[in-house]
Amino acid sequence: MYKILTLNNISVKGLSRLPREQYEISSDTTRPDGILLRSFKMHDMEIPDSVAAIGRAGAGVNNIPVDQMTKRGVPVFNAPGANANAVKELVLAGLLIASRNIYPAMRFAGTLEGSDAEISAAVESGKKQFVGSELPSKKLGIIGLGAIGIRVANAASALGMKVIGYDPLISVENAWKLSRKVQQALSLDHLFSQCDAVSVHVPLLDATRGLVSKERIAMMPDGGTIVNLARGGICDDEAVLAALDSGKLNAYVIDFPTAALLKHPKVVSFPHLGASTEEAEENCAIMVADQLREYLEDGTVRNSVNFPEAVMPRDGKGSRITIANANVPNMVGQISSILAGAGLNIADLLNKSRGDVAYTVIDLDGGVEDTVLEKLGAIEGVLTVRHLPGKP
Ligand SMILES: NC(=O)C1=CN([C@@H]2O[C@H](COP(=O)(O)OP(=O)(O)OC[C@H]3O[C@@H](n4cnc5c(N)ncnc54)[C@H](O)[C@@H]3O)[C@@H](O)[C@H]2O)C=CC1
Ligand SMILES: O=C(O)CCC(=O)C(=O)O
Repeated sequence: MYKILTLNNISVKGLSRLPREQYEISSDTTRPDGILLRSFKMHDMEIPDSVAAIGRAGAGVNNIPVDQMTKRGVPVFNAPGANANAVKELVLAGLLIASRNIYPAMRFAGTLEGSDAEISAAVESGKKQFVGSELPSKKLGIIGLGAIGIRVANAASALGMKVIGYDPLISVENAWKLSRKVQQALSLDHLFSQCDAVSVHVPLLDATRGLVSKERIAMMPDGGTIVNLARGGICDDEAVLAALDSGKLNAYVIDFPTAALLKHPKVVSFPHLGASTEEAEENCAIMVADQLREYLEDGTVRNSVNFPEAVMPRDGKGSRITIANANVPNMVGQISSILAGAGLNIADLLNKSRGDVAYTVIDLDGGVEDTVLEKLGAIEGVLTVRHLPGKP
C-alpha cells in the first residue's frame, strides 16, 4: 500500500487515478511515499525521509525546496500547461477590467439610488468618468513565452492587440505554437520601451525577482498597465505603486495582493485565482497523480522539474531497480559490476542525466536479494535505490 500525503485540496478526479486498494490518501499521514500539493509552502516543513516523490498540481514550484529534494534523490513533478488556459483567461479579463475601468465603474453604479429615471440620468452623466480604451489600440509585451505566455500572446493578437514577446529560453515546441503576428523583443528594455501593457509569465527565480523594476517602468509610455499573474516578487511593488501615483502607470493587475497593494485604487487584485477553474484543477490533479503513480510503481519519470525524463516500457514480470545518483563518471559501470557479481542478468537498462542528477532504470530477468540492493546503495554518490517488484 502506498501512502500519499495531501497538503492542499486536490481535485477528486485526480485522486481517483490512485486506486484505493493500492493507495491510502490522507491530509494527515505519517511516513508517506508521496506528497501531492498545490500552493502549500513546503520550505519550512520537515519532509519525512520516506517520501519518494512530490507532485505539484500546477506549474510553479517555488513553494517546494526543489534543490534539497534533488540532493535527496527525490523527483518533483509538476503539470506543465494543465492550467495555462485558465490563467490566460484571467489575464485577458485583467486587461479588459483595467482598460475599461470596470471596477470603479461598477462601484459607481452600485452607489446609485432613486427612481429608474433618476438612475438613468445619473448613469448617463456619470459614465464619462470611466471612458476607457480598446485593446487593438494598445501594444502588449509578454515576458516568458511558455505554456501561459504563448496562449496570452496568441489570444491578445487575435483580439487585435499588437503583441511583442521576450523569452531567450523559449522551447522549439513553443516557438512553433506562437502566432506569426507576435514580434520578438530583442531585450527586456526593447520590450518595455514600446509597450502600453506588459504581462509577466516567468517562474519566480533569482533571475526574475524584481524583473519589472523602477528603471524598466520608466521606459514605458505614460499611462501603462502591468499584469502579474505569475508570482509576487517578479515586480518591484514599491516601484509599481510609485508609478501608479505619478500617473506613469494606469493600472496594476496582480494575483498576489499585499496590504499596500490592496489599498490602492488603481490596483486590480485577484486572490491567486489564475488556476482556479474546475477544468484547470482537474487537469493538473489528473496529470500529476498519473505521474506520481507511474514513478512509484514503475520508476517512470515524466514532467519532473529536477529529474531527467525516463520512460522505459516494462513487461511487468521481472524486477525493476531504479537508482538516482550524483551525475559523476563510472556509476553505470559500478552498478553493472555489482549486478554481474550477484549473477543477475540485465534485461533492459536506461540511463539519463540532468544537471547534477543521473537516473538509471534496470530491468532484471528475475528477482533481486536485499543484500544486492544494499551494495548498490553503498556506492559513493548513490542517492536512492528503489526495488519495484514485478507485477503479475
Ligand atoms: N496565478 C496562478 O494561479 C498561476 C501562476 N503561474 C505562474 O506562471 C509561471 C509560468 O507558468 P507557465 O507558463 O505554465 O510555465 P512555463 O514553464 O511553461 O513557461 C515559463 C517560461 O518562462 C521563460 N523564462 C524563464 N526565465 C525567463 C527570463 N528570465 N526571461 C524571460 N523568460 C524566461 C521560460 O523559458 C519559459 O518559456 C509559473 O512559473 C507560475 O509561477 C502558473 C500557473 C497558475
Ligand atoms: O493551485 C493553484 O491554485 C495555484 C496555481 C499556481 O500558482 C501554479 O500552477 O503555479
